Amino acid sequence: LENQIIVIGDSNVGKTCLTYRFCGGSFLKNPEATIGVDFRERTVQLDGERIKLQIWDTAGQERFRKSMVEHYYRSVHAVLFVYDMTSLLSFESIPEWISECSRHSVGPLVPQVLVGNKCDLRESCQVPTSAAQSLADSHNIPLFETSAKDPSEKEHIDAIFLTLAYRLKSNKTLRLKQPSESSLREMRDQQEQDATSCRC
Ligand SMILES: Nc1nc2c(ncn2[C@@H]2O[C@H](COP(=O)(O)OP(=O)(O)OP(=O)(O)O)[C@@H](O)[C@H]2O)c(=O)[nH]1
Ligand SMILES: [Mg+2]
Repeated sequence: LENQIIVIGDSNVGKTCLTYRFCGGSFLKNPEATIGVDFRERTVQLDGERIKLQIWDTAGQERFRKSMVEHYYRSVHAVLFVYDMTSLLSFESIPEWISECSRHSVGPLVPQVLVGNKCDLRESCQVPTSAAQSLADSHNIPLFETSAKDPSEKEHIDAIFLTLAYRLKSNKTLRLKQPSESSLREMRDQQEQDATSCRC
């Protein structure tokens, strides 16, 4: 488990649909709001090497994520920021998501991409590409616009995750944070505790 990609952004931007598309192949029609984090996996081939990517699909809603935040960042290797192209608000939140990452010492060596989702809803688009591009440029993060819904965007979504995978691979020697089984286990325990009991 050396390739953990955390997917973050406001609720309803399509994080679950994007990760499901990448790991499962199809569009998830009626996703429920994510609680805590859902783990998905996909093994990809890079230069003949098999690399297992573990995708952390996190909750956008504050009440479903607050007890988990510290766990998210403990062993993250790459970050995918998502906004909804039809929601200016979700785009305006991106700088906050970026600073949350910085506060948790996700440094410039950690591969990051910015993704505008729902490009199939072109006529309701509220976020001009130029605005997104300048935000991305100011943080030195590549920008992608895509759709989890549009089947013709499937390869594009693969390419987005592969961009992160390539950078993870080439960063291996520079990596600052080490993954650990125990932090994962701790996180699952925490989730169970949150779901079942009061921790006084
Ligand atoms: N038109 C369109 N709708 C989408 C797309 N991706 C997701 N949706 C819809 O957007 C809604 C929210 O999708 P989710 O994937 O659950 O959003 P989320 O970011 O995981 O939300 P939280 O788990 O609450 O943080 C759902 O109704 C999806 O069907 C897309 O590319 N195009
Ligand atoms: Mg979700």
